[in-house]
Amino acid sequence: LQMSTLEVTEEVRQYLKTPTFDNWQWEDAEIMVLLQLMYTDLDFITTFHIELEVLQQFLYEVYKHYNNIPFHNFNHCFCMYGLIWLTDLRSKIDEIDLLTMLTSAVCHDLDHTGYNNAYQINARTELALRYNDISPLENHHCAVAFEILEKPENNIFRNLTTEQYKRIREGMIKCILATDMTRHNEILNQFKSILPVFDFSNKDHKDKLMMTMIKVSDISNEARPMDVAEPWLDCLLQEFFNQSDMEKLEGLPVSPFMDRDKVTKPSSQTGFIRFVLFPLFMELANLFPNLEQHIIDPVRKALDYYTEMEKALEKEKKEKQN
Ligand SMILES: COc1ccc(NC(=O)[C@H](C)Nc2nc3c(cnn3-c3ccccc3C)c(=O)[nH]2)cc1
Ligand SMILES: [Zn+2]
Repeated sequence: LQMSTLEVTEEVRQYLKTPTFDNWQWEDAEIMVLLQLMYTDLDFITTFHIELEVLQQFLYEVYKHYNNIPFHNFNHCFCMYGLIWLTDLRSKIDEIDLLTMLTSAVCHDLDHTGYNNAYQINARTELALRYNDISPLENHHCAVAFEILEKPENNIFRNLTTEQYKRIREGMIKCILATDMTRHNEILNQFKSILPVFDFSNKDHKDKLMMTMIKVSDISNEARPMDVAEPWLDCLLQEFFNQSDMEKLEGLPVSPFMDRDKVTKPSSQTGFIRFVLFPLFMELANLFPNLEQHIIDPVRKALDYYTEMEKALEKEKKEKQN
């Protein structure tokens, strides 16, 4: 079903800018058109002289380089766009940094195989060897993005100056590498430390903000309405269980939060929401107050939902024992 940008109604264009956007309603070809719309509606086509057929070719190559796995597929992390509009970032940072953030988000999990860094390192995969155990996945995602951009027919940055290209490349490397969750505390603490004196014209501050925002968009599925968020969690656990099954088969260490014999949906989520999502989202909300209502409130509802589910499971287990 080919849908050209023209056929996308004004209502869908507005809906796409909100954190409630439901990606499950759209086929991949339509998602491709919606991604194209993001570059158009943020004025990147005019500002950076991006030819439409190059953008389409770039997005098609990105689409082809994502794998058909339950969670880290082409649809994942669609909400950087919603975050850009929600925080009114266009009035605070340069267009070139917005272009960096959106392109980083679109590319940040390219060619993910469904096995995380711990697996890559423990199984001594080709990626772990190539990147010396240093964020092997994120280094690979970023390298694939620039291999795609190396081809002129895909290079959406080809009409930029060398200086602009250098700046985008540096920014995309920082942002994509920042999505390695083992660096979560490092990045959050750095952002926390500059917050009291935050200055949007300070490059170092802006880098830390961009890294924090791609992290927020990367793990924010629980900020979406429950009927959008819950299928994402089912997909994530499918991927995690597939990895831990493989680790058991190969006699490799199994991460506890991935073990199907230990993890339940509520138990994984209540901890994750309280100790990972809330601290990160609340920190960013210091800079953008309306995140409270549009991102943090939905996550509070998700926490209540999973806490109730946890209690029901506990009760059920007790009744079975008696
Ligand atoms: C600090 O490193 C961590 C911390 C937490 C987790 N994951 C969890 O605690 C559990 C399994 N839940 C979880 N993990 C999630 C979500 C969204 N992204 N995400 C995720 C996916 C892949 C890798 C890491 C994370 C956090 C989510 O909604 N829930 C995984 C890695
Ligand atoms: Zn991701």
